[in-house]
Amino acid sequence: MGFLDKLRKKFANEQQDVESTETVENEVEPVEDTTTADKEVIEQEVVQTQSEEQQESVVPEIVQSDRSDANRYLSGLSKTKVSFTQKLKNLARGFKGVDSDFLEELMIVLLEADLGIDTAEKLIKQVEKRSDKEKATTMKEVNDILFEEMQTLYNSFEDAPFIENADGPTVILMVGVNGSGKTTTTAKLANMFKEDGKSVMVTAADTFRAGAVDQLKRWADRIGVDCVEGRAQADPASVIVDGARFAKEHNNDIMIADTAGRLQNKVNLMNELKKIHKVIDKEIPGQPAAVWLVIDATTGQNGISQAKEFMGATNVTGVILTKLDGSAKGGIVLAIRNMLGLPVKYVGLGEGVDDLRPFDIDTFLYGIMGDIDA
Ligand SMILES: Nc1nc2c(ncn2[C@@H]2O[C@H](COP(=O)(O)OP(=O)(O)OP(=O)(O)O)[C@@H](O)[C@H]2O)c(=O)[nH]1
Repeated sequence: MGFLDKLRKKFANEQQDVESTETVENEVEPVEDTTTADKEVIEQEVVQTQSEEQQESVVPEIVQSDRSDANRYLSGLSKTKVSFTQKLKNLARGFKGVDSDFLEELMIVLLEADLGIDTAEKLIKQVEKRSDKEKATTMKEVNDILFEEMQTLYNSFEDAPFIENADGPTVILMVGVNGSGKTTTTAKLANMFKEDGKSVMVTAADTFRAGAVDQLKRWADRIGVDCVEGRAQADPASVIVDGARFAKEHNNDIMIADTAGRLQNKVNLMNELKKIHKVIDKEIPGQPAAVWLVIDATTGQNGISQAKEFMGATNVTGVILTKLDGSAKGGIVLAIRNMLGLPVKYVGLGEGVDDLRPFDIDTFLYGIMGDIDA
């Protein structure tokens, strides 16, 4: 059985379990239904027509998603799936074998999905090598090799585990440029940990953007977690000290700190983040446990450059990729992994508070695979 068939089998079983527990109204066709995908694309476009100002001030109502995990994940990837599989199907129509013309066209498809040159070249080389060795003569076999190589590439890195602090609050530091979705993701994470039974608080240290502190405070109120707020233009490190002290006094399990996301010059960024690390470690030894970099999937390769800046300034331990629902370029997941070596910890699949999912490479590949062999 080929790689894609194995993936299908794995998820078909999970899908059946999920579907049997769903109500009819909540049904979302997972992969094949392009009508659902189109509808979601239209919905996304409506969201995207809001002005930036409107978007900034909006804290969406908390509506707990009644969709199953797997379905929400899969529908969030529908833009990438539709675009990627369509291009592979077009390629299949003129397929005569794995020759240089074919590999060139496949390279273009990968670049258009935002894998970036380096990552795309790596995959192409593997496809060429394996197709020759395994005597692949059909597009189905080539697709199989391609997707399996994507999985291998993602799994070829070792990740440091996220270890919670046994002696006090575990601190998670959120970094990333303005507008990447840092504040919303901070709220989503707080909600997720709270649902897992943890005592969570958030620290609003993004004192640079007027409104960011207020935005997080309103999220926190709705979720029902405490929020330590920084005053406008206050030193983020001093706000974080207040947050850490609050978390200790209130025996919180988790503190998530939203930081200012300006990409100033590298030295300033480095100094600011160094100072933040130092004050956290002083208040809660050994913390932060994680520094998660929030990247907007729609910014494509630009996101990789931003990530490099942050990685040069601090010890980033993972990436949260937001707005994957609004992007047809989900290949950025593999570019992040290949170029930065960082794990994608979570993906943002919408603006709602529970539109955050732990990233899993198999679910991701299944989600973008669609009806690729049809
Ligand atoms: N569709 C979609 N929208 C998202 C997602 N994550 C965040 N957003 C939206 O992106 C916009 C910016 O999000 P914020 O959380 O304010 O971004 P930020 O990085 O904190 O921005 P600053 O506060 O300026 O630093 C908001 O309209 C969010 O609702 C996601 O996963 N999917």
